[in-house]
Amino acid sequence: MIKESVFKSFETPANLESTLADKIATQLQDAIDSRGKASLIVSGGSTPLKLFQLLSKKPIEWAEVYITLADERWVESDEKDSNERLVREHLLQNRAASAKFRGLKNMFATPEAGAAMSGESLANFPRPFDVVVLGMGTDGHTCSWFPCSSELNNALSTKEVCVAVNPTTAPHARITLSKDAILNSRQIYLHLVGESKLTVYRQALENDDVTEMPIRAVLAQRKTPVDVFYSA
Ligand SMILES: O=C1O[C@H](COP(=O)(O)O)[C@@H](O)[C@H](O)[C@H]1O
Repeated sequence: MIKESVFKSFETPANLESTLADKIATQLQDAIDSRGKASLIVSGGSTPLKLFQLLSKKPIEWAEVYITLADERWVESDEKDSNERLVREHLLQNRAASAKFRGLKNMFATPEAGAAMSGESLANFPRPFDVVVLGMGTDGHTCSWFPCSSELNNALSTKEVCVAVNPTTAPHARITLSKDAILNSRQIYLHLVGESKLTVYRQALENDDVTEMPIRAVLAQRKTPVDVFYSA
């Protein structure tokens, strides 16, 4: 049994998003006040859209905020499935338009060929990362750490920043930040919306087999604080 992280349940997704956007904005500005710049790692998928929109309007010094993705599909950045497109359209707007964004997809044909360059592109990001916002799939994946992929063990054990992944149960080759990179952060938020995600989260707490549910690599560790923000 994994010891439960801080778990916050909200009446509605809107309540969750409003509270989480406030917390992230405060933490980013505190980081800027203390260290001159801040880093924010966000996830793609469908869950964070409204959070991005709220965050983009927060009155903080966005020009000092370095933003990247926890994972990316190896598709062009204007394609429908691109996480970068999502961030550009929903987060890098309003006041947040001046943030320094680095996407993970580059000109290489495959994530295997491009992984080193993706990692190098994050070299000037403040570390530990100030805030990391993760999502979770109903198969227990987070980032692009898929239980089905032969690269999972590498993603969870390498000291490299970025790893190529070829999931068999989800579309597109991917690039993902490694566990080592993700856990080198001051605060992780796990953003869950919907009862099916709550069921998966409860299953994840049952044991620490990361090959079955890679989200456990985040939930079972005590190096980095993890707050779970949930709404049905
Ligand atoms: O493929 C992905 O899925 C997860 C979860 O996405 P959601 O649509 O269920 O919110 C996401 O966290 C990850 O960044 C994305 O690439």
